[in-house]
Amino acid sequence: MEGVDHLADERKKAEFNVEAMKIVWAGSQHNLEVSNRISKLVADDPAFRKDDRTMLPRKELFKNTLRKAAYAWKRINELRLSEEEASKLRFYVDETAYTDLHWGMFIPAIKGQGTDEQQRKWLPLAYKMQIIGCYAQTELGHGSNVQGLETTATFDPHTDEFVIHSPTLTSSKWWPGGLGKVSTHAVTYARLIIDGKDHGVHGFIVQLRSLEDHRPLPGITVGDIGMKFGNGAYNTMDNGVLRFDHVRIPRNQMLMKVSQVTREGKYKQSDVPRQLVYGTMVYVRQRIVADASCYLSRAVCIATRYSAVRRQFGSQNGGPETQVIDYKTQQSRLFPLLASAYAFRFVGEWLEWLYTDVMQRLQANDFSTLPEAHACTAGLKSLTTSVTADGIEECRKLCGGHGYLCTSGLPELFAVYVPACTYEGDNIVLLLQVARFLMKTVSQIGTGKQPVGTIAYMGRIEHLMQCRCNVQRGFAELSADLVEAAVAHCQLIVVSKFIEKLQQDIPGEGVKQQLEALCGIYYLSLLHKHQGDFLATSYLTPKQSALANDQLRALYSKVRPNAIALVDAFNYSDHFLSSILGRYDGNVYPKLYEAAWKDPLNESVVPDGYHEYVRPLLKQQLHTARL
Ligand SMILES: CCCCCCCC/C=C\CCCCCCCCCCCCCC(=O)SCCNC(=O)CCNC(=O)[C@H](O)C(C)(C)COP(=O)(O)OP(=O)(O)OC[C@H]1O[C@@H](n2cnc3c(N)ncnc32)[C@H](O)[C@@H]1OP(=O)(O)O
Ligand SMILES: Cc1cc2nc3c(=O)[nH]c(=O)nc-3n(C[C@H](O)[C@H](O)[C@H](O)COP(=O)(O)OP(=O)(O)OC[C@H]3O[C@@H](n4cnc5c(N)ncnc54)[C@H](O)[C@@H]3O)c2cc1C
Repeated sequence: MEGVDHLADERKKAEFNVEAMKIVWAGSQHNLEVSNRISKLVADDPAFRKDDRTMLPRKELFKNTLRKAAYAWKRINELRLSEEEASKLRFYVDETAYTDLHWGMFIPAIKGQGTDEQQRKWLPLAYKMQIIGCYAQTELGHGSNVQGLETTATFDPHTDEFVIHSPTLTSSKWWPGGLGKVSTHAVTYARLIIDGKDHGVHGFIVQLRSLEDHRPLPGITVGDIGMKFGNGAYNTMDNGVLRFDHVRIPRNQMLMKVSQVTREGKYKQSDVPRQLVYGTMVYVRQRIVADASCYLSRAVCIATRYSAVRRQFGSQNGGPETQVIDYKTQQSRLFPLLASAYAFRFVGEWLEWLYTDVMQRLQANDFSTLPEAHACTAGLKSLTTSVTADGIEECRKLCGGHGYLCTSGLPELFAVYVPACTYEGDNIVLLLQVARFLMKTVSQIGTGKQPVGTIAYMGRIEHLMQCRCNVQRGFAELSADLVEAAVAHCQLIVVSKFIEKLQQDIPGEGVKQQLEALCGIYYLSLLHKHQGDFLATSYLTPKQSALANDQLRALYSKVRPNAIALVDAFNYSDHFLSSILGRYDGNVYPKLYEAAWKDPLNESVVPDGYHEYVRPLLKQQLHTARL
């Protein structure tokens, strides 16, 4: 019934202060206040309606996104929202759009790789959205292998220009978000060629479209690459294709913080690591880790609430059937994901600190923590996106048949999220970077260099110090195993950051106890999943492994009465969740039934096509009466 909280009894079971947990999840009282305010701003504004997305044809869907982005920008300026508030608005609007790449990559690339002069010229235009930019790095033939990119930027000393060119079909830029139909400019990555010498990949600002009539400029061929996975989802984004036919740009449009080209055509590499040209990707990878906890928590919130509403089997003497959340199998699938959502939240907070610290060190030309920052952002991006993508799918399955309905919110959530396992670095390629970092650490231990930071534990691997093995040999042969080691390394980071969080002062009755239980579920579920490795290496005895499994089940029982309150603490509105199964009031069945009749297919009792294609079948004279 309307107005009844079907989850009220569940909420009464909570053994902790939910309002205090909301502050823990938000990060601070201030963050919670901003979240509440912006979430309501979006939920109350019909312009941000999103429940129709999965039913709109692509052109209408895309135009609707352009409208929303323009309206959002208008509201940001009308309300004079801060960058923090605007970012929250983007989060609660919950729609991928070209603005993501403008604000999330184009501007950061100029800030990170542009000189002060270049920043003074381009950033004011970008901040006012008088130009709209994208990040054009990936090509049809290369994405993971950045050093394999084929687009060329050839310096012409006669005109003090670079000639940007797509020499092959595979050099076509392919995938950049916002490129297909909207961006006027791109930070384009191309091979710098001077006097026939290839200096590798560098970033260049290239205008793509006229600011007068939006038509592609001479030498530019640009368009959208076509429909992507799922209805709605990432089809609100114009991922594009772009070819250059000898397009000329001024020399001062090469991003020159990391390396420069003089008027005379002399190439100068600053005394900074060339990998700083990858800095924008590192920035986005750390954002993606924070985003993972948001996406996973959304799916877990839906699945947890529905698991408390859904009853199946177990009726005693005509009494109510059993809530599926009470089944140990349901708990063993759901609660590790709930624990992971909290774990990823905290590791995301730490990673943001690590990234900020590295950026401050770079200002002082201190590159000492750059390798660790690269390994952590790459590895944690890989781990958290893989677990989140798989977790959203598991949450769909935890909701049975109704999880497959678009009105559950889960199919679109999955479709819009899963590319995170690929973009900003294929997850395996990134884990190989972590493996390379771990192997380099091992080789340095042999020289007496003690590891610090997230690899300090490796200093205790005594036996490796004697092996004097040539870690370079067999990397490719052992890469699958090394990737597993990289995953374990990242999981250890997540566990250690969760434990560090618990060592902080955490106010609120019962809050710390719940987080301790979730932390236990996180690491014990990992231990259970990988117990073979622990047993094979004698790190655990069979008895210890059994005890750990017993403790894990005990923690499921401890979390069970608090499960609804723990997902309430995510503080997601029904508008944001956009899920009938995940409604705050648990009023699922009447709303599912109501929603079904709103489907366009039910606008007519007799479907279009009946008379042409069904009636003739039904009325056909059976010429083969013997059938
Ligand atoms: C409706 C809308 C409302 C509107 C609201 C308006 C307001 C909006 C407000 C805010 C909105 C903001 C929203 C922001 C959202 C952001 C969303 C982004 C979505 C993401 C889209 C996806 C974008 C992309 O995909 S971009 C392309 C990504 N591509 C990749 O990641 C490529 C991966 N490959 C690589 O990174 C490299 O090729 C490599 C690392 C795999 C290999 O590189 P290499 O060959 O050069 O190096 P080596 O392997 O040889 O290693 C040599 C050496 O270098 C070290 N190294 C490598 N990389 C790095 C690095 N990055 N940093 C530091 N060091 C590095 C490596 O470790 C080696 O070191 P050694 O010591 O071992 O030598
Ligand atoms: C939705 C979406 C949005 C995107 N937005 C942008 C954007 O805005 N700008 C941009 O520049 N790009 C963008 N991209 C492109 C994205 O960054 C690349 O697709 C990504 O980096 C993966 O590269 P790839 O496609 O070349 O994968 P590949 O590297 O071709 O991966 C194919 C397979 O090969 C494996 N593999 C590759 N190399 C190795 C190796 N050395 N060892 C072992 N296995 C290997 C991979 O693990 C994978 O299994 C986007 C992609 C998507 C899906």
